Amino acid sequence: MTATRGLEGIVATTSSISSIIDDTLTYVGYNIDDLADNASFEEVIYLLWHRKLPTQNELAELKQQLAENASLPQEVLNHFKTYPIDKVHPMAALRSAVSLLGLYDEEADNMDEASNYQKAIRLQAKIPSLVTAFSRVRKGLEPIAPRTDLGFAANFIYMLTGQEPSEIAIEAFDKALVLHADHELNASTFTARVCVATLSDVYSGVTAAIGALKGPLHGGANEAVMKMLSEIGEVENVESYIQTKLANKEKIMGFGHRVYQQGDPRAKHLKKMSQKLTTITGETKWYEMSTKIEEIVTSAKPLPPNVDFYSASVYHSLGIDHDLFTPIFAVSRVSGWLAHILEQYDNNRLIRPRAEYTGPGMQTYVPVEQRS
Ligand SMILES: CC(=O)SCCNC(=O)CCNC(=O)[C@H](O)C(C)(C)COP(=O)(O)OP(=O)(O)OC[C@H]1O[C@@H](n2cnc3c(N)ncnc32)[C@H](O)[C@@H]1OP(=O)(O)O
Ligand SMILES: O=C([O-])CC(=O)C(=O)O
Repeated sequence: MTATRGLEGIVATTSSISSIIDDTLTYVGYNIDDLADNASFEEVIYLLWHRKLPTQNELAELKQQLAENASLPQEVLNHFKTYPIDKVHPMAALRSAVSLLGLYDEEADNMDEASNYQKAIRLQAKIPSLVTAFSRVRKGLEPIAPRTDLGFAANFIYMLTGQEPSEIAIEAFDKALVLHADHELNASTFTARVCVATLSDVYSGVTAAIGALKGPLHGGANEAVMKMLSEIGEVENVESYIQTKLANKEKIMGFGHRVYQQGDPRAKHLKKMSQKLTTITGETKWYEMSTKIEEIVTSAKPLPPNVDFYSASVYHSLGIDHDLFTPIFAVSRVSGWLAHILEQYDNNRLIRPRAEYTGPGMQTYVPVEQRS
């Protein structure tokens, strides 16, 4: 038995949800460029869960179900107030809160298909409420209930800020949600599938996935990119900052990808949005620093920017706190996790690979009093 480091190149499951073939990403056969330019996030949720785009009635029904299920149990809101609020990262809060939500869902352990679909709707609806409520509670503000007349993207910003967002903010946020929704067998999705393949429940699968997304090699990279941009501060500091990192063989966050060879097709949409938003805010330096970093990194190494790179300046330009960037990734990616969890249940087999043992050979047990 020989291990493949990081399971690179290993095909671990079949799936009909999304594909990456020759650097082209599709959701159920629809090119991500087409979806980014034309589809709303709610349409994408439906597509991932049903493997078809919704009719007008199906879309309206899904929107209604999401709106009806967005409120949170009071116990979960109260729980936020017990957290050591100034020390808790919102991803840790979200991970704990999703697990807690499961305690208040009487159907949590009901494994029939219809019940699992209802839980998918509840989780998709409640995760934005959790992220925005936590953000407000830690600032000493009251959580804001979602409005039934706003779409998913608009509601998120409304629940976060209490203000009805501008058209351009809605467009940018909706596009970001579409672009982050699913990505074949990425680390957090694989985690969710491994978890539920034991026939554990949907809440356990999503909680585990949030834990995996949190790391800076995966979803946590978007916050790390913003930290880097903030440290650099001004365009004229980019060259020396990046060259020093490259010389020290440090990773530049937001660059590289396990699967894409030529580049992540999602990055260009976020790059365009970053340029548009920074022009509107007048803080073009975030876009200028980002393009300069891209120029230097890509001329030094074959490492194009990934989805996390330009999403940082997009979210910053929308006025979002930097430690909410990765929870926002989860707000979108939960749609993909749920599609994969439902697909796993549908054709389940325990996921249990092997390990290549590298420890000592056979040893004889020595009682503790005889050990030196
Ligand atoms: C949504 C997402 O999850 S997208 C990814 C988000 N993560 C990041 O942006 C973090 C930065 N990027 C990385 O750490 C990596 O490129 C990953 C984790 C995305 C992919 O990792 P892997 O496929 O395992 O590649 P690995 O980390 O082994 O790197 C291969 C080589 O490229 C280098 N490399 C990879 N990414 C980077 C980077 N961002 N900056 C500098 N060098 C890099 C490595 O140092 C390594 O070099 P070496 O062969 O000389 O030792
Ligand atoms: O697929 C991956 O390894 C990471 C990624 O880009 C994503 O999850 O969107």
